Amino acid sequence: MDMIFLSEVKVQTRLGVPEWERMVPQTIVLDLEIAMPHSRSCQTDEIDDTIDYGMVVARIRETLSEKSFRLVEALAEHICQIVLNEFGAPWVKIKVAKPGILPGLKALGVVIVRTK
Ligand SMILES: Nc1nc2c(c(=O)[nH]1)N=C([C@H](O)[C@@H](O)CO)CN2
Repeated sequence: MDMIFLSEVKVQTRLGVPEWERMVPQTIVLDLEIAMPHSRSCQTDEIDDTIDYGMVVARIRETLSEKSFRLVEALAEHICQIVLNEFGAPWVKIKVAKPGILPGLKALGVVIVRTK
């Protein structure tokens, strides 16, 4: 299966269990692997035959600028459902990392995988 990957996508969003944490946007870091429904674009060389990764990044930035989540799990699920339902991907894996939250750790977060 052919995949698009997006590596270390930095996004501003409001996220956190305590209410004070959700009052101000913070930077989170996303890694995605997105399976493509077919490999037609490899033959046709046409953007319309694939998932436009620029459009995916723009959509993620748009939704995360509008929404607020308590848990990284819920944020990860929201992005997965957009990729599956709006971009027609059959499979998606996302890692959501919150950097600098706990002392002694670079980042923490979740990895989830969803299929259509
Ligand atoms: N499994 C999770 N545990 C925790 C989360 C989370 O999103 N998923 N979030 C927090 C807090 O928001 C913390 O990151 C900062 O106060 C704690 N545990």
